[in-house]
Amino acid sequence: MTFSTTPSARAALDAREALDRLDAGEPADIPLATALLSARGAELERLLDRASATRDDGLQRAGRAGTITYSKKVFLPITRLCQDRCHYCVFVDTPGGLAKNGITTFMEPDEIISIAQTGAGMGCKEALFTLGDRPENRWPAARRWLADHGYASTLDYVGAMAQRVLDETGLIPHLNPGVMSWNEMQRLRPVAGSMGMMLETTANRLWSQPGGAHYGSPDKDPALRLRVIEDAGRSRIPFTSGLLLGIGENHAERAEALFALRDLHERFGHLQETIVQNFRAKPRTAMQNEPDLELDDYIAAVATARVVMGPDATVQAPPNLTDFEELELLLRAGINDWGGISPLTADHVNPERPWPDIDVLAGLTGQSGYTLAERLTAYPAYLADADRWLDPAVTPALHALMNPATLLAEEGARARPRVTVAPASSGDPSTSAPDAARRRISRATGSPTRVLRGALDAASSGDPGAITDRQATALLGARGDDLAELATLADAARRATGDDAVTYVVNRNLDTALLTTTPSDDPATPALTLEMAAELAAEAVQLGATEICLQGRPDPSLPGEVYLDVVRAIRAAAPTVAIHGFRPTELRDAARRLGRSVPQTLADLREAGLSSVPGTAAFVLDDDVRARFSAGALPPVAEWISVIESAHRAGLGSTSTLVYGHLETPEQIVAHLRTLAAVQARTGGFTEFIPMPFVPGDAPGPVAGLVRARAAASAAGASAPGAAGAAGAAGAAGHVSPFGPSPEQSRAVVAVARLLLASSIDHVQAAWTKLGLGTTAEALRGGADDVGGVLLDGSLWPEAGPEARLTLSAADVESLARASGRAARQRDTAYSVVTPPAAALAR
Ligand SMILES: O=c1nc2n(C[C@H](O)[C@H](O)[C@H](O)CO)c3cc(O)ccc3cc-2c(=O)[nH]1
Ligand SMILES: C[C@H]1O[C@@H](n2cnc3c(N)ncnc32)[C@H](O)[C@@H]1O
Ligand code: MET
Ligand code: SF4
Repeated sequence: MTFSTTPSARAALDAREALDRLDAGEPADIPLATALLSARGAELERLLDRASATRDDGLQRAGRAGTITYSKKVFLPITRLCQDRCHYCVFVDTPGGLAKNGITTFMEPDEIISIAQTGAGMGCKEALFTLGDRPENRWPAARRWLADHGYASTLDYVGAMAQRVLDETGLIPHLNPGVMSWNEMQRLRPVAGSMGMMLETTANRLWSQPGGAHYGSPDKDPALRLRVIEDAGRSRIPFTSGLLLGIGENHAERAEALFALRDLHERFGHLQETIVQNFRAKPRTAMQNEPDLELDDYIAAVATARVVMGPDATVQAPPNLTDFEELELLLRAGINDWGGISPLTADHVNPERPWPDIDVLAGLTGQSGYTLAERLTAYPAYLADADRWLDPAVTPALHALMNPATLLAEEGARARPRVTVAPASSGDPSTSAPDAARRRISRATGSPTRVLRGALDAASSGDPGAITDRQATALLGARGDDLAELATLADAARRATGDDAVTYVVNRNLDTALLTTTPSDDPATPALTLEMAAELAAEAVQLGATEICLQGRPDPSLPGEVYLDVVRAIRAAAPTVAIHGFRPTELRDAARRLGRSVPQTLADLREAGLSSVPGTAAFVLDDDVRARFSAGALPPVAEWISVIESAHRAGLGSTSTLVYGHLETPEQIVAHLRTLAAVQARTGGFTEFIPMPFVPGDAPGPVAGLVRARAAASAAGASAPGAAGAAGAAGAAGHVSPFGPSPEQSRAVVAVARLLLASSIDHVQAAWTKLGLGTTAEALRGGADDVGGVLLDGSLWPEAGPEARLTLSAADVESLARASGRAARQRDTAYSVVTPPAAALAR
């Protein structure tokens, strides 16, 4: 080690001078902090008093005077393989070492969920994901494991498991996976309450010079780590960072690192905790013979961190890396948090240092005059401004565990799965479905075959209005010959509209979430300027497109005018193209950002050139299903209806949609169709109905884990109470599958929609991007008449958007039409005939 822990006479003088200057009201700077770090004896006492007073002021200001916090957590060491080789780290291992110790390359999903579940039962509220950095860059075994399990990268796996932990246990993930790229952070944000990465040190020499603790560890480049912490700030992620002390850095370097963190926090406000962690030598590591950090040196550093970071910051010191008798000194040094403590799992980074018992720690904290309180992974200041700091997909889980008055943890609360998952009904629902579901099924369907027969008869009466809800529910369960008969009846209802063509629209999707006014120089960051939007629209028209579809919520840091500006830009560049844009959720967002009413916003958008709006995000128009699935991410039914009706009244037509094949019941599908028909009766604004099968793979964040959960539960044959809806769906319609709905269910939904919406909504679209061409062809023979957009971009801009690489060629459309004995015909968004220019479609 290169610094002396024995303070020289000169350093002691500096410390006294530094304290005098602070007393005189001078601000701390790097030289002053460097001097404080060497305070010992009487100076150290003075420093501790100042640090204590600063912490107490801050807690008072925050409304939690005298409260020291901790987080009850489970520690999930996702993988111990790492591309780095920090000389102090005993956590890291090699494939050979893992094999010897019987540890798997990565923790398996079952193990992760099982630990999280056990922790939840013990009152834990945090799941700490700690792991080696990008092991796939170094170890073939890691690459193989990820490939075998279908993950693109370690961080991809972390995201998937955080999602599952959140959905299936209600624990809030805190992610500590080392260096993350900007894109990785964005992908992980919706599944984490907070993230963290220790800065460790700013001493570059420890990384660049042989013998340094970080020599040979690419992820420990201080410049890289500062960039990650900065990115987290820009991304509005409540972030934990801190210093690892005693790894070879000197006092000036410690001070410099503290100021680097303070500067980042001043810019972004995101540093929710500064951990001051002391190196503890570990066996079998390069630094095994180095001395631990000396106690006085450590305590002075904690107190200096408090002075530098200020009263409102959290300064955290782990209670297991200091001997119990000395913990009281950490309180005197100004900490206000003990970090994560687990009643279940070890501190895998410091496995030889057990955590103190929580009650014992509470006693010790009490003896110092403070109260120990449990907090959540995200600190109160961030929970108080959740819109800014937290993704709507994770907020409800935090709220479920939060004390609304203190914004700390509700200590008695237990983390719970977001949905209770029902088993698939294998066989007779009357013996396998929970009671409530069984009642629901029998109430809905009576004797299934008899009701189905009656339903088919009603449908064939030529008056679809004669079909009752109960019959429609039974029809959704039709399979085999019944399904064939249902499809024939639906096909007849389609033909009765008088148009026998299979229609399609030539369109291009633009992802308005990528809109920016200041594109970055980094070509890896996709960006869309107004100029690019205009050019892409003009080019699409050249290529035969009649519609530009705008999807995606613009960056919240842009003003609401961006919605109007992009429409104006496209309208100016492509005067005749139909601009089909903004789901009800975006329309609400536009109104909020513009400070106008929704009707006014719609009028302004129409004036700017908007032609129609997508009626997506309808999902299932049932508040119960919406809440169970999206935990607040989907607007309530009333809001969806009100925005869509306002659009219709503003002269903007819309599509209407349904996402089926997950946890909804057949009754809820029928009710959804009835709701759409009622809106149509009031406004006449729907051009078409698009039933979309639930595709777990491209489900938005909150939805993704649920069907997997359900599949897991059904595979295990578990019986979960309180899941009447799911069991009802499984029992009556038989469509539970981990892979989304079956082709038979899709055909039944299309056919029932055609029958129930006859003489209400003229067009039923087969969603080819989700159904695949085979089922699309079936749907066209069983009630559907349209295939929607052919998506030029799949061939022109293949990497773009959720429908990347998907495009339908003219040949595809024609063969789809031929398969049902009909002709293909291009239409525009409003279903008027379009005569395509000769070269409109790529063949
Ligand atoms: O048990 C541990 N928890 C560590 N934690 C987690 C901490 O205990 C809590 O989980 C956080 O305070 C969030 O509540 C870290 C979190 C970070 O973001 C960055 C570094 C660490 C380091 C440790 C550690 O060494 N041991
Ligand atoms: C998870 C965090 O744990 C810290 N860490 C890693 N190894 C040790 C050790 N031997 N002693 C103390 N802290 C350590 C690092 O700061 C890392 O970022
Ligand atoms: N590897 C990560 C880092 O060093 C996570 C903590 S160490 C186990 O930042
Ligand atoms: S401290 Fe983190 S980055 Fe360094 S070797 Fe250990 S796991 Fe890898």
